[in-house]
Amino acid sequence: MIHARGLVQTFQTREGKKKTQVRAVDGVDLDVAEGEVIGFLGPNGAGKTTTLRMLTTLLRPTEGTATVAGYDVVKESEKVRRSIGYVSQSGSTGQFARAGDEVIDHGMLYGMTGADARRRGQELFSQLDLDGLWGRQPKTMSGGQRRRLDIVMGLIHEPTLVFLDEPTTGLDPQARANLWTHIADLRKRRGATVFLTTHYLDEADALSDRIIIIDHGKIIAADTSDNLKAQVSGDLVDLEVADPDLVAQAAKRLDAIAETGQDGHDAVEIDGNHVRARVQRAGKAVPGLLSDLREADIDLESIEVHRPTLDDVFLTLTGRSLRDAESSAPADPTSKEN
Ligand SMILES: Nc1ncnc2c1ncn2[C@@H]1O[C@H](COP(=O)(O)OP(=O)(O)OP(=O)(O)O)[C@@H](O)[C@H]1O
Repeated sequence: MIHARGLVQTFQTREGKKKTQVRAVDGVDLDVAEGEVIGFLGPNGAGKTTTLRMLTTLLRPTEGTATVAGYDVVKESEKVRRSIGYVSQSGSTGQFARAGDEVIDHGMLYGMTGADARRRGQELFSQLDLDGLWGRQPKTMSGGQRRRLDIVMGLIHEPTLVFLDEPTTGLDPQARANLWTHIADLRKRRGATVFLTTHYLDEADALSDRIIIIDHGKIIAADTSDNLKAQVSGDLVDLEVADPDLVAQAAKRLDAIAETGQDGHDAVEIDGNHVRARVQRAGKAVPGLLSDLREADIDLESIEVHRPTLDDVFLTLTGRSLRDAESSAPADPTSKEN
């Protein structure tokens, strides 16, 4: 459905009098199969929106090639546009017209008859829990309802491939969870291929068949969430030792099952009464550890086992936590323009 090779996008920017060049996307290769749901994950400013805008023909690549739904994004941009749905970060609904009229107009822009656009629009309203809102102005809708209306606009012409740019940014947790259900449904009910950008780790995890991580304009990983997690880190085992004098002994025993520390660092970290380490397949290794500790009369207050998260994946790949990468990203209002 999507094949990209060596996609590059550079922007000229100005800092005072000095002109600089930003390489927002820096040699991206992508392959997305029909029916896949892809989570395109990366910190602010990583190049997600810019990649999406090239794939949706809104921005001509500086270098590289891409085909989307079988058509070249530069030479056959019109055909690409007819085949895809695109829901941008800022949405595509006006504020004043009635929602249903906007939907019909949008469908007609794609060459549908008014009657077809109405029938299909009403069907989508019902699927996306917007019943009763056909005659409403979007400005009177909640954030979640407006986002779902954006999705109706993106789907009106029955595209088989849908691009969603940060679909849940700015929504409260309940509206986000609700939208997730609808996105998951897109594939289930319509067999649609979905390519969504997000910087929410849980969102990428919950929705995607495969996750593609971009950082500084380059793809740094592409695999299923489980494979990504399995490749890069074991489970985090955290022991809380009851007797402070026995912490060092507990650490020694945990060390016996821990992964080797990177760069010669100790694999086991001691923090007060807590002893932590990464352990491959903790579910298998921990029962042995517990009986070791019992034999040595080392009592525990608690034990916690954390499966690796996508943030651990990002940390292992880049040395930064995704959250730190977010907070250190340069703020640039132009990156939001769609
Ligand atoms: N029109 C533009 N002119 C100059 N620089 C730009 C422009 N658009 C994007 N950039 C820069 O390109 C880089 C990538 O931006 P992009 O919006 O693609 O990132 P993103 O991963 O989508 O971020 P976010 O999660 O904040 O939307 C950033 O450094 C951004 O400042």
